[in-house]
Amino acid sequence: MDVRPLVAGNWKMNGLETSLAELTSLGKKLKDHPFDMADVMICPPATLIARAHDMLAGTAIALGGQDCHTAESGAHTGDISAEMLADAGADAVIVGHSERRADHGETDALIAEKAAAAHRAGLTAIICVGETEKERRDGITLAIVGEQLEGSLPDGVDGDNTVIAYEPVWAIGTGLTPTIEDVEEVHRFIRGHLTEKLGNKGESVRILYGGSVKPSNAAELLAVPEVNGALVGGASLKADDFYGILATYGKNS
Ligand SMILES: O=C[C@H](O)COP(=O)(O)O
Repeated sequence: MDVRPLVAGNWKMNGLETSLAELTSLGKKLKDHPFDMADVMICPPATLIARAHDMLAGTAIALGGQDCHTAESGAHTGDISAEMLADAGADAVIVGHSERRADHGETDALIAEKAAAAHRAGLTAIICVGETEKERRDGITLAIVGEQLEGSLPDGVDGDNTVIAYEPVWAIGTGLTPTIEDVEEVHRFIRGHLTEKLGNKGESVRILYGGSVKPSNAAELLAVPEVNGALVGGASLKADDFYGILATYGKNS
C-alpha cells in the first residue's frame, strides 16, 4: 500500500526563542515552493510549541512534542501530559525515543501507556524502536525490534494515530547509517509485525527511518521499500538542511 510519507524533525533539547527563526525560514521555503509530496513536522522542545504553533498558522508544518506523561494531569512535577501538548498546538508526540529509554529507564510497557495517552489526547504517537550497537553485533536486531514493538504498541493502533520510527541507536548523531539492505530488512520486518498484529490497518502505519539522515544520504534512504519517511535529529535544526531532506521527495514548482 502507498502511504503518504512523513518527514519529522526532532530538535531534542535544542532551541531557544531565537531558533524559531529557522521555523520561519522553513515555512517560507515551503510557501515559496509549495510541497505536497510528504507531510512535514517539527518537534521542538515543549517550551516552544505554543509560539511555534502561532507562527506556523497557515503553513503545512505540523508540530509534535518529544515525550508525554501517561496521566492527563496531576501531581507529576516537571512532566507534561499529552493533553497539554495538544492544548499548546501539537498534533503528535514522540514516545520511546532511545534517549528516553536510556536516560530515563523507560520500558516498553511505559511507552505503550504513553502512546495510549497520546491517542487519548487526539495526538499521533510516534513510537521509536531500534537496536544498540552490541545488539546489532550480536545478530539480535530483529528480535530486539520485535520485542519492542510487541511491548510498546497500545491497543487501537492504526495508520491515523500511530507512526513507528526505526532508529538504530548506534546511528543516532554519529554519522553512521546501516546499509540499505539492513534498513530494508528491518522495515520489512516491522511491516510484517504490524500486519500480523493489526491486519489491513497495519499496512497504513507509516514506518520512518531515523539516524544520521542528512541531505546527502536522504535520497538513498528514503527510496528503500517500506521506508515511509524520516525522523531527523541534527539536520532538522537548520531550515536549509531539513528542506534539503524534504526536497528528496520533489517539489511541485
Ligand atoms: O529523533 C531523531 C534521531 O534520534 C536521529 O538523530 P540524528 O538525525 O541527529 O542522528
